[in-house]
Amino acid sequence: MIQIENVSKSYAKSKVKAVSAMNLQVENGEIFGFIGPNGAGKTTTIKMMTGILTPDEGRILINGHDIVRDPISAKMEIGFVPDSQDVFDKLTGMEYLGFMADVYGVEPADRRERIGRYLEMFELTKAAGDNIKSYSHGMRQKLMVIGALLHNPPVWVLDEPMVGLDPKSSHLLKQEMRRHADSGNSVFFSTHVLEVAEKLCDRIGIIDHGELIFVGTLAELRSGNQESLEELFLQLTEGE
Ligand SMILES: Nc1ncnc2c1ncn2[C@@H]1O[C@H](COP(=O)(O)OP(=O)(O)OP(=O)(O)O)[C@@H](O)[C@H]1O
Repeated sequence: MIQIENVSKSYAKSKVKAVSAMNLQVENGEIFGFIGPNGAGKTTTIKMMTGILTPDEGRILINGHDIVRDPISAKMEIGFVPDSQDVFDKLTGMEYLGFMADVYGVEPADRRERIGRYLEMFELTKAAGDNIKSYSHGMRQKLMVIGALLHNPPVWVLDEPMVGLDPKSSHLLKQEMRRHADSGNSVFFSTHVLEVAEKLCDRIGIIDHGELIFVGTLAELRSGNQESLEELFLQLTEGE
């Protein structure tokens, strides 16, 4: 479960709040899609959830652990895939996964089983011995996903996870997200791709100019009219 309580954040030189008084709870068992235009505050929110940025106000709990006051316990609960791919270019894929398993203290038998299974699933087994610098964008993205899931974290936080993935890999990842949520865990991901949110999410949140302007199910978003999510999304975020 993710609890965001009255969280705000401004960047040093900006008077404008990148995230403003946000309250949001992502339950166990649900996939939550976080949607918003460029600069809306999605990445800032995710960076606060994962302990990269500290909120100016409010607090964030990950399965009950405060990400600021108890960061190691909170981070052990999280599998985080960032939107950038700043991985260690000089390592091989397998060395990177070994490093991630070390950081999170994954037992040898578990790491062998999970690394083997995920490499097969994402068709990276043959490339695992090659340097990451030789990987395509999609291969890097898949490697980051595997690295984030190795410690079997209950809470997944994925920033634009489908970007760069081919349809097959994207389908696999969505299947895994569903499976993970159906096992009683929380999956939070950001996207610009409305169709992805439409098919995958139990609930969505729409953020614009740092403010959550809608949280609920798609049925709730649509209630009262038959317009597509895209039209609704544009309606909700335009016109100032
Ligand atoms: N390091 C920074 N310094 C100053 N302002 C920043 C910084 N990072 C982000 N911002 C500003 O904070 C606001 C929210 O940005 P954020 O990156 O969280 O949005 P986003 O929804 O993730 O956008 P995108 O979809 O383009 O990645 C924007 O106005 C952005 O310009």
